[in-house]
Amino acid sequence: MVSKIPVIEIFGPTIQGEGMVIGKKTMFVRTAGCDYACSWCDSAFTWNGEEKGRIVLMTAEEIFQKLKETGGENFSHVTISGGNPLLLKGLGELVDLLKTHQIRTAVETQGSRWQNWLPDVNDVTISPKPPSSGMHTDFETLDRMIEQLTLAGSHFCLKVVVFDEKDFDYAKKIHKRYPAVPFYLQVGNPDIALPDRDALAKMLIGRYEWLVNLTLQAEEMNDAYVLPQLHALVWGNKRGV
Ligand SMILES: C[S@@+](CC[C@H](N)C(=O)[O-])C[C@H]1O[C@@H](n2cnc3c(N)ncnc32)[C@H](O)[C@@H]1O
Ligand SMILES: Nc1nc2[nH]cc(C(=O)O)c2c(=O)[nH]1
Ligand code: SF4
Ligand SMILES: [Mg+2]
Repeated sequence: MVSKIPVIEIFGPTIQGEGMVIGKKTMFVRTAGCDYACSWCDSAFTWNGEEKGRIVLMTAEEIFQKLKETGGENFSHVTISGGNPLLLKGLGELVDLLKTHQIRTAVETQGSRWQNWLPDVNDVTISPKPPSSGMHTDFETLDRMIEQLTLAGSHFCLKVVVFDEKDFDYAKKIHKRYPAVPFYLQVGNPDIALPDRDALAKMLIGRYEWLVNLTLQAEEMNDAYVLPQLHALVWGNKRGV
C-alpha cells in the first residue's frame, strides 16, 4: 500500500544547525502533527492548527520529486523533522526510497514513539524534553527506544534543550541514564518571534556562554557536547532555513 504523509514544508539545501551532524549540508522534510505541545516549540505551526491549510498529503515518490525540484543535484542528505515524524508509519517508504537513490537520512524526534523504520535512518537524534517544556518523559518508552537503536547498531544521539538550571538537572539525569549514548546540550531560544537577527544572535551567544560555563563546572558533563542552534545564529528566526 502507498502511504500518504502529511507534509508542511520541504526546504533546502541548508545546513543541519543542531546536534551531532551540525554543519552538514542537508534538505529538510517537515511533517505535520505532534503528540507533544512544548511551551517554547519553535515549530508550533506543525501542530497548533494555525497552518492547517498548508499541510499536503504526499506519497514518498511525490516528496522525492519535490526534493529534487527544490534542491536539484545539490544534496545527498535529507533530514526529516516535524512535528514528530515518528507518528508516521508510512515514512518508512520515504526512507527506503531515498536509500535506493543513495541519499542518506536523518530524523529528529522527542523519543515518545517508535516505528520499525527508525533503524534504517542514518542519523537519529532523540531529544527528550526538559521541565521548561511542560512535557513529561515516558522513561519506559525512551528506555526501549534506546535499547532497540543500540541493538540495531544505529548512529544516534541524545540532545536536550536547556533554558534554566532545572533543565540542566534533567539533562544530567538523561546523560547518566544512557551513558553510552553521545550526549548534546543545546541552547534554548526563548524568543522565537524576535525579528532582528543580530539582536537574537547576541542574546543566544550570551545564553550559550551561560550553558558552556554550567557544562564546564559539572563533572557529570565531562563527556557532553554543548552547542547553539547554528541556523539561528546565521539566519535568526527565519523559516525554511
Ligand atoms: C521542532 S523539533 C521537531 C522534532 C521533534 N518533535 C523534537 O522535538 O525533537 C526539532 C528540534 O528543535 C528543538 N527546539 C524546538 N524549539 C526550540 C527552541 N525554542 N529553542 C531551541 N531548540 C528548540 C527541539 O528540542 C528539537 O530538538
Ligand atoms: N538549519 C536547520 N537545522 C535544524 N536542525 C533541526 C531543525 C528542526 O527544526 O528540526 C532544523 C531547522 O529547522 N533548520
Ligand atoms: S516535541 Fe518537538 S515539535 Fe513537538 S512540540 Fe516539542 S519541540 Fe515542538
Ligand atoms: Mg527548527
